Amino acid sequence: MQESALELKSVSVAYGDKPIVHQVSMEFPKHQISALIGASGSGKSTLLRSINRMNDGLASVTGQIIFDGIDINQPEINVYEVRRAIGMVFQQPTPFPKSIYENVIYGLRLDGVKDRQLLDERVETSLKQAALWEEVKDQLHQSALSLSGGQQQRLCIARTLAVRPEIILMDEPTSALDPISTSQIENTLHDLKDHFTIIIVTHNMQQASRASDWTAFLDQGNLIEFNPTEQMFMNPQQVKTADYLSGKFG
Ligand SMILES: Nc1ncnc2c1ncn2[C@@H]1O[C@H](COP(=O)(O)OP(=O)(O)OP(=O)(O)O)[C@@H](O)[C@H]1O
Repeated sequence: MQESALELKSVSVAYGDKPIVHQVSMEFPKHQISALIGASGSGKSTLLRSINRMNDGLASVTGQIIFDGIDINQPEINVYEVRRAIGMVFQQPTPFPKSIYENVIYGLRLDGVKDRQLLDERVETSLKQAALWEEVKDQLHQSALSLSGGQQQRLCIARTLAVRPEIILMDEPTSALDPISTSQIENTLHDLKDHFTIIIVTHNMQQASRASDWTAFLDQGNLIEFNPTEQMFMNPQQVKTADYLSGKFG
């Protein structure tokens, strides 16, 4: 078994008295891309958002979320530090109404980093990693809002990368984008996994099969199967997975 970056132990999530995710246990392999798939409402986003404590105040999350040997689901854990180590990219691009440069270094500014050379270096590296550098290197001080949707999403990826997280959570990051922007982001993901562990929620089965190494199938909040993507798509181990992949439900 490969080294894992994050382990879920019996994680359950409920909104009020409505249970949504049921006792999910799994280990996300380090420096791999894991996709979460399942029908609409199966709890993919809910589970993803629980990983970096985005459900605090919204839902009750029980069970353990082990990262770096620590259960980060404990109330005394510093949530800011969790989100720094486990970053998130949302479905809709969410650039701030600031320059491209300031968007990328937003997290570093919050950390009080002032060293201009370090900031410049981080902007260039992060934009290169997000495959946006060539398109924006001559307009770093223009508003991020002047970029196209696909460019804005890559900027948001660069902003997440700039604080050097260990894990990146992505909640349907290409669902609002055209096919060209989608494939640019998928190519980016492939290069990023040398440095980061990626967990991506996607509705798009082609995307899961193209872009991920591992796939988890959730059905009504239950983890049905988590296996290498190729195996999952070629030879699913569970009837429910096979039915879902063949379009019998969902
Ligand atoms: N903030 C919330 N408060 C109450 N219920 C919620 C909240 N967010 C989600 N839910 C409910 O939790 C269930 C799972 O939603 P979730 O968004 O996690 O599913 P999903 O698998 O990501 O779906 P989709 O693919 O449509 O995004 C749904 O029934 C949804 O209505």
